[in-house]
Amino acid sequence: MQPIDSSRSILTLDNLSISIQGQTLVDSIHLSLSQGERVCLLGASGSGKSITAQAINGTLPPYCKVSGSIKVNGLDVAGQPVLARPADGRVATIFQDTFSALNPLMSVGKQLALSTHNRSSHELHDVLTQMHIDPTSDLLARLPSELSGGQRQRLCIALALLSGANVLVADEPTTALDVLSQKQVIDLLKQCCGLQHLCAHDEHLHGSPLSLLFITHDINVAAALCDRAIVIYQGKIVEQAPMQQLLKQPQHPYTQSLVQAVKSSRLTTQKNAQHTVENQTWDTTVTTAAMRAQA
Ligand SMILES: Nc1ncnc2c1ncn2[C@@H]1O[C@H](COP(=O)(O)OP(=O)(O)OP(=O)(O)O)[C@@H](O)[C@H]1O
Repeated sequence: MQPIDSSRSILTLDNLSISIQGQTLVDSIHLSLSQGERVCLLGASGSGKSITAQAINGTLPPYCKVSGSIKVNGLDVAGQPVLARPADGRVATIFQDTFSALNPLMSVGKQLALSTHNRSSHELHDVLTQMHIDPTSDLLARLPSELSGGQRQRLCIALALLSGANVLVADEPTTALDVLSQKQVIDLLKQCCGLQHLCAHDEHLHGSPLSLLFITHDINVAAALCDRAIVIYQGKIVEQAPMQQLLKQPQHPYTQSLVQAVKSSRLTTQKNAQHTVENQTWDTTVTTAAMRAQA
């Protein structure tokens, strides 16, 4: 594994290991994220993605043993719960399960107001509009359960942006969404990384561009969003490469099988499409013949 140049890195994991009751779940991983970068952590179910995300955002259960370092904006926060961290050592997180991030009994407008009390109404309006949420609509008066999955996820992204963190960890945020909502969330995340992040104690948009660590098992979604991929397999990082290179020349057998699976499913889709076209041609011929017979 290449040594990490942490000088330009906003988030750096160095030799990070996580274990529970003597069982190592994440093993000596190295990872870095630069300003404005969109990087995916790609891996199968149970490979250690979410537990790594929890270590980064400070929500690991207390019985987890952590060693190595996690630097956020240069501050080592490994093993520190989120509430014990200084503002610069915190990252924003969005999850697949949007309900876990929202109070089910409070209107989303009230939740926004409570968690963004240091923001001007102008900033709030701007961010909601960027997330395609009309701040004047009745939507803000509703409970989280009265929103669609896509609306809830866009609200969670707005909350993440308004938190002022310059790193966003997105743990499978599109998995529960339909294809169109998935695309909208991916486009919004792309857009967010082009933005300057909202500084925590300032009313104006400035600071460094937001960086994204996108956690997923879906190589298609990763390819649509990320510049670089880091592959985790059984708790170890086995491969890191620019996204296009990973798709063209996967090195590890797990990545090779993922890429191959995507290629095969595309081939099947193409074959099915061809089959449909052939059937349509046949149908047209039959219809035309029937029309001629009737005439
Ligand atoms: N709180 C916990 N206590 C004990 N084991 C845990 C705990 N959290 C996770 N694990 C174990 O750690 C391993 C990695 O889990 P993790 O949730 O990080 O996987 P993942 O890659 O995110 O999978 P998925 O894509 O299915 O969410 C799994 O074997 C899991 O059973």
